[in-house]
Amino acid sequence: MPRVLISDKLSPAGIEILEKTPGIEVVVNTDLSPEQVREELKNFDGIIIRSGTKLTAEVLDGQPRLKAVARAGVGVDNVDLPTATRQGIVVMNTPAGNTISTAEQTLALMYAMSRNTVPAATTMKGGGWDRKKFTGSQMAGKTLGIIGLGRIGLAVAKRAIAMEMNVIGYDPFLTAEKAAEHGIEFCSNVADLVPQADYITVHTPLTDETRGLIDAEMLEKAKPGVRLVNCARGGIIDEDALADALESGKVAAAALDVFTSEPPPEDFRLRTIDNALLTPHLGASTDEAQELVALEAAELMVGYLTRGEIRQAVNTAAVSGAEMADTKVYLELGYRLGLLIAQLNKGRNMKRATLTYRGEAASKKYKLITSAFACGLLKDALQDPVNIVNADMLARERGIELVETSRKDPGDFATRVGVTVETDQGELSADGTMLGRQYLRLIRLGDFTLDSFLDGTLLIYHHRDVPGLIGFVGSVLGKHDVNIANMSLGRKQATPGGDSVAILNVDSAPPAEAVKEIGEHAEVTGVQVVKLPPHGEEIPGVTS
Ligand SMILES: NC(=O)c1ccc[n+]([C@@H]2O[C@H](COP(=O)([O-])OP(=O)(O)OC[C@H]3O[C@@H](n4cnc5c(N)ncnc54)[C@H](O)[C@@H]3O)[C@@H](O)[C@H]2O)c1
Ligand SMILES: O=C(O)CC[C@@H](O)C(=O)O
Repeated sequence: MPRVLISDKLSPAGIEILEKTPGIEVVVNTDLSPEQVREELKNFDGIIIRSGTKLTAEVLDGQPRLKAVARAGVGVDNVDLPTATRQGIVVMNTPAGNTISTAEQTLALMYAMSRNTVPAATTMKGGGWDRKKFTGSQMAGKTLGIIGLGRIGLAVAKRAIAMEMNVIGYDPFLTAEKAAEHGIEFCSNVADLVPQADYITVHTPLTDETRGLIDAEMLEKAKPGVRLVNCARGGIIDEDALADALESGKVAAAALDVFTSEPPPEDFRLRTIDNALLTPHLGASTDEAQELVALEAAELMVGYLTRGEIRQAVNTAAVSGAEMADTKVYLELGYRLGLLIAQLNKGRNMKRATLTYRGEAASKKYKLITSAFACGLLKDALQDPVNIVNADMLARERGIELVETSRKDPGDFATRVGVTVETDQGELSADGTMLGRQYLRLIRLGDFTLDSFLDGTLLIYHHRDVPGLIGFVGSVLGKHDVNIANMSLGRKQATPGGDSVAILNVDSAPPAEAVKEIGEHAEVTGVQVVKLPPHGEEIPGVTS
């Protein structure tokens, strides 16, 4: 029975969904050290986390049972994605559930900074009454600069516009036209935005590009008295540079909800600076947001473990349950073509695999079919388990480029998946199709068109197309008690005598002597046995 561990505080609504799903066992333990999480995970198929649990490379490495991580929230920077992907673990997140709460936290912090709410309230609690000291600044009419115009950035913009602020923004992945549709004046880069803004808020992920995006040099360019907010990820605003600028008075106030190290050390410099308003990563901490992300994370986990559905995945293509049912036969086709090519390749150095999707195949989620192909290609080559989640990455790491092309017009077959693998010693290629929704057929091998089953054991021999050879092969196999289930011949030319290939689907693997005897026939130029799984066998990483 699939087991799911919940290792961070999750709203009860999410836990209930898992508990009510028949066939899933759920364990809640929010008190585990990283070492304990690592140990525990050996006995779990899925884990649901928030930002507290750190699924580092050490924790995720060597977890043969773990199949899925669901992050109740947006950021997956607490999950080592390359390791999860290498291990074939699907990582899913729930990006939308906490957008509004985080936007509201951003605005709450902007208001609090502008009106000195926290020091004024603290003074009152201490018995004081100081109206002059806490004179604030009105936000209407001021310019807000938003860096990162994704879900939260745009939600902040919408609210700031309603508050009568002028909103300017920068995001390299948004056009000026789109920004204008949201009432945002687009800036062409951060350096262009910073000097114009009275308030600056960052809403990007933390990446190599965004780390230190607002640093000492950028703060130099800012208006004196600027106010800054970071409710995204610690480190996007350089903490030391910010502390200097707060102390010098260049920055009037700053509000941080997130920190480079969480929690920051006790002697963290910004803790001691009056006009730094710090909150302990509370952007998503509202009942509403927590319920939404918990429900969504639980549903993602149930969908994956019970229906093989992949939604909101950050390290593989997304597929709904219905799509998965519809695509599964294609995944099998891709997987089997991969297994076939891997066995035909015989150790040549592969450089690039080009997958061609034609007809109905072109309308499918073919990125996943490509992954299934890569899974078949590498499955027996690597020590580590290969599945459709990690296969692309493993192929790329080995220098095998995966290229996809698609053509909607069907050609001779209603649907067709073709592959050409370039190696250091020439090309290998094959095409497959299906009869009905389940019978997979090989319809091309190299230059030869034919029609062969794509399951079980295949005896493939290249030969000159002369009379008597089929009888010879049949008698050799008969002598060794090997039954022929199907036979297909392919030849390049219309007339006999030239290069041909024969594929025999046999009911048992021919012994080595039989293969040798066939290979030694004067008209046979090459013979090989290829083993494919029986019809309907599961593909690694695809839950039924
Ligand atoms: N404080 C919290 O509790 C809390 C809650 C939710 C999300 N977050 C964080 O907020 C951030 C934004 O979340 P979101 O849901 O809006 O994500 P999103 O993916 O919808 O938006 C991120 C935006 O940043 C843009 N971007 C990427 N690189 C950029 C760059 N170099 N310069 C400018 N823009 C860039 C992207 O194009 C995208 O539009 C994330 O870091 C997320 O982890 C924090
Ligand atoms: O789990 C949390 O409360 C933090 C969530 C937030 O940082 C996110 O990235 O979604």
